[in-house]
Amino acid sequence: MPHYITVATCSLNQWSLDFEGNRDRIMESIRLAKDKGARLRVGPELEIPGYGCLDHFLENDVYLHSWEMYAQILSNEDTYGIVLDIGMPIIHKNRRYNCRVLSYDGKVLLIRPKIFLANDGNYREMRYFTPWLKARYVEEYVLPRILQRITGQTAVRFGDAVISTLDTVIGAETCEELFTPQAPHIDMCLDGIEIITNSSGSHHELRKLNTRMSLITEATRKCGGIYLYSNQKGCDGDRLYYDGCSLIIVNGKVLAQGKQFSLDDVEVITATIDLEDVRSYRAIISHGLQSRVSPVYERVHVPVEISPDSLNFDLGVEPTLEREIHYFKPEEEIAYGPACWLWDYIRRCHGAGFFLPLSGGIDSCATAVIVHSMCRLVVKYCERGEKRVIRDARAVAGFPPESKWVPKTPQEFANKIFHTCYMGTKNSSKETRERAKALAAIIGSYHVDLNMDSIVNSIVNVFEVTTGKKPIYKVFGGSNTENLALQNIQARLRMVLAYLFAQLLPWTRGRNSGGLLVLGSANVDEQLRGYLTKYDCSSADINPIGSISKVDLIRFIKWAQVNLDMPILRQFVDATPTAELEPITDSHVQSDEADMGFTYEELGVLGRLRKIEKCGPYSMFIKLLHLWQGKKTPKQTAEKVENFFYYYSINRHKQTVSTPSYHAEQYSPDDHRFDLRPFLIDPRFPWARHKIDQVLEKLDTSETIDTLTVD
Ligand SMILES: Nc1ncnc2c1ncn2[C@@H]1O[C@H](COP(=O)(O)OP(=O)(O)OC[C@H]2O[C@@H]([n+]3cccc(C(=O)O)c3)[C@H](O)[C@@H]2O)[C@@H](O)[C@H]1O
Ligand SMILES: Nc1ncnc2c1ncn2[C@@H]1O[C@H](COP(=O)(O)OP(=O)(O)OP(=O)(O)O)[C@@H](O)[C@H]1O
Ligand SMILES: NC(=O)CC[C@H](N)C(=O)O
Repeated sequence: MPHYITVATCSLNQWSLDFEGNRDRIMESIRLAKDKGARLRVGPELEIPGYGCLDHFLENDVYLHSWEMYAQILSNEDTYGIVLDIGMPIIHKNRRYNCRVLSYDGKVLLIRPKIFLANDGNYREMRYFTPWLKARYVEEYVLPRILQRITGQTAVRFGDAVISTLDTVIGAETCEELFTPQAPHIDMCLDGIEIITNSSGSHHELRKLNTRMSLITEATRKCGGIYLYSNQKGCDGDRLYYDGCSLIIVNGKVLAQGKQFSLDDVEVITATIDLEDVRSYRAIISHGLQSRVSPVYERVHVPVEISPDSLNFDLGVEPTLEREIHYFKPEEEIAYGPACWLWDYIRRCHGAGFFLPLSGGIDSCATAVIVHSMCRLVVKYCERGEKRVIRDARAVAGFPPESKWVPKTPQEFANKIFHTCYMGTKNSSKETRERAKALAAIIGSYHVDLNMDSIVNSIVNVFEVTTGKKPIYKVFGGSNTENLALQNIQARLRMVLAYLFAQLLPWTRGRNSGGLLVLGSANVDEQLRGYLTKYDCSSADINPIGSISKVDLIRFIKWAQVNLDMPILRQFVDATPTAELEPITDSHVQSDEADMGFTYEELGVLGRLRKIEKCGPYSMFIKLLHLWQGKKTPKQTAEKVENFFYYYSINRHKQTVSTPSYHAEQYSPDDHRFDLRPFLIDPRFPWARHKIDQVLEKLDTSETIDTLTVD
C-alpha cells in the first residue's frame, strides 16, 4: 500500500541583514508550500539573517533579531500544519552555531547545528561559527524567553538527532556536509532515516553545477532515500551569486528542479513521493549488514503524520515522475548569472542605472551584453506581470511608484538605465569607435561619444612645464618608461571621466537624484597577468566579468551573436584585442597578446595551474613539460612559467584594489575573499628557477621527459 508524501523545498533571494524582507520571503514560501499540499518545507542555509552576513555573525544583534523573526514566523498560524526546517544562527553555551530549527504547529522539535563548516575558497564559516563536531551528540537547549512564551516549551533538543514522525524519519544535513567524504547522510540512511533535508548557501561558479548535482543524486542513489536540497539564490550583498537550483531527489532520481538563474524572490518546488519506494530500494542485503554496525541516531518523537494514513489512501494523488536535470552551457551561465547579480545589486542599492566605458573591444562588449541580458530578463518578468520586478524597474528607471510605466522592450529599459561612453584619443581607431556606437544602438543604451585628447595633452603639458622633460612614445624613439607613462595617463583619465559622467549624466537627463554605478570590464586573465593600469577603467564600482576568462568571454559573445540575435557581435570576435593607447603607424598596431607575451589561452592554462592545481613555479613547469610536450621546447616552457610568475608577482599589488567582481571562475585572483596572497613577492623566485634550470640541464644531456628523474 503506498504512503504518499508531498514535500517542498525552496530557493529564496535572501539579503544579508534584511531581517524583515527575509522573514516575508520565508512566510511566502511556507504559504506556497502549503498551497501545493506539502507537509514538509525546507529553506536555505541561515535564511533568516541571510547566508552572507560574514563578520556580522559575530554581532549578538544578528542572533537576537533572528530569534525575533523566528518567533513571528512560528506564532503565525499560517505556518501550522507543515513541518518546517528553517536556517538561522544560534548561540548555545556562549558559542555561535549555524543551525537548522525544525518545528511543527508552533512548537520547536529540534535544533540541529552544522557539523562540518565550509571554510575554503569563498567561505569563512570558522571565523564566526563553532562546528558541532560530535556526531550524534545531543544536549538540552533552553529556548529564549520570547520563544518560551510562544511555544510553551522551556527546553528542546540541540544536536545531531533526527525527527521521528508517526510515518517516517527526517534528518538534516547542511550544505558543506554533503561535500565531505564521510557525509552524515550515509549514516543516516543506514539508520533508517528516510527523508534528508539539505539547507545550503552555495554559490555559482562556471561549470560547477554538475559537481553539486552529482553529489546530491549520488547521496541517495547508493543508500536510497528522499533528498530535499534547498539553496539560497541571488546577490545577498557580496561578490557571490547563489544559484538556487533546489532539488527533490528520490533514490538518485530527480523529481523536481528549481531554476538556477531567475528574478523570482521566492521559488517553491514540490514533489509527491511514495515512501514505500524508499523502503523497497533499501532491500539490499549488504546495506542491511552495514546497518547492523552503523551508529544509531537519537530520535525526537513527534506524534504527527506527514503522509495520509494508508487506510485513507486517496487514489487521486499522483506520484511525481522522474525528470532530467537541466544544465546551462557555460555561455548561458555567463549570460544569466552576472545579469541576475547586477539586477539584485542595482535595485538593492537604489542606483539610477549603470555607466560603462565602451571601448569597442571584447571585454566591455561582454559587459554591455550582460547588461542587455539583464534588461531582457527584466522585460520578460514585466510582461508576465510580476509586480515586484515592475516596481523595482520603475524605481531604477526613476519613475515614482504610482507611475503606470512598464518597459516594453529591453532597449526601452536600457535607454533609461544604461549609459555607455566611448572616450576616444588620437590613438583610437575609427573601427572601435564605430563598433561601440553600433553596439550601443542595438542594445539601446544612452551613448556618449567623446574625445579626450585635450585633457591628456593638458596633463602631459603640466608635467613638461614642471620638469622640463617631454615623454615620447616608443614608436617615435621614446623609452619603455615614457611609453608606459603616456599610455597610463590616457587610461587613468578615462576612469576620472567615467566617474564624472556617472554622477552627472542622470542629471543632464532630468533626474535630480541618484547616480550611476560604474561598471568595470577587466577579465580574469589580464588581472592575473597584471596587464592593466592601476586606477584606470579597471577601477570601477563593480565588475560583472572580473573572474571570467577571455576564452570564455569570446565563447559567450559568439553564443550571444546567435542566441540574442546580435549579428554585430561577429565584428567584436574578429577584431584583434588592443588597448589603442599607442599611436598606430604603418609598421605598428598595438596588440594585447603581443604586449603581454602570452596568449589568452596560455594565461588560462597557467592561471588554472596556479590556483586550482595549487602549483608554484617548479611544479607548474614539471606539469607543463608534459602538457605542452610537442608544442613547446622545455626551454620555452621554462620561460613561460618564469615570465608568468614574474608578471604575476610584480603586479599582484593591483589585486589589492581590484574592483569587486562577480565570482565565476575557480582560478579567480580576487584578493579580498577568494585568493589570499601576499602582494610583495620576489618576482625572481630564485630557488624555483634554480630547480627548473637543473631539469633543463638534465634534459639537455639527452634524457627524455619520460625517463627523466628529478629530486
Ligand atoms: N610592489 C608594489 N606594491 C605597490 N604598488 C606598486 C608596486 N609596484 C609598483 N607599484 C605601483 O604601481 C604603479 C605601476 O602600475 P601602473 O601604473 O598600473 O603601470 P604599469 O603596470 O607599469 O603599466 C601598465 C601595464 O598595463 C598595460 N596596459 C595599459 C593600459 C591598458 C592595458 C589594457 O588592458 O589593454 C594594458 C601596459 O602595457 C602595462 O603593462 C607604480 O607606479 C607604483 O605606483
Ligand atoms: N576608447 C575607449 N572608450 C571608452 N572606454 C575605454 C576605451 N578604451 C578603454 N576603455 C575602457 O578601459 C577598459 C580597459 O581598457 P583596455 O584597452 O585595456 O581594454 P581591454 O581590457 O582590452 O577591454 P576591451 O576589450 O573592452 O577594450 C575597457 O574595458 C574599457 O572599459
Ligand atoms: N555553505 C556551504 O557550506 C557551501 C560550501 C560548498 N562547498 C559549496 O560551494 O557549495
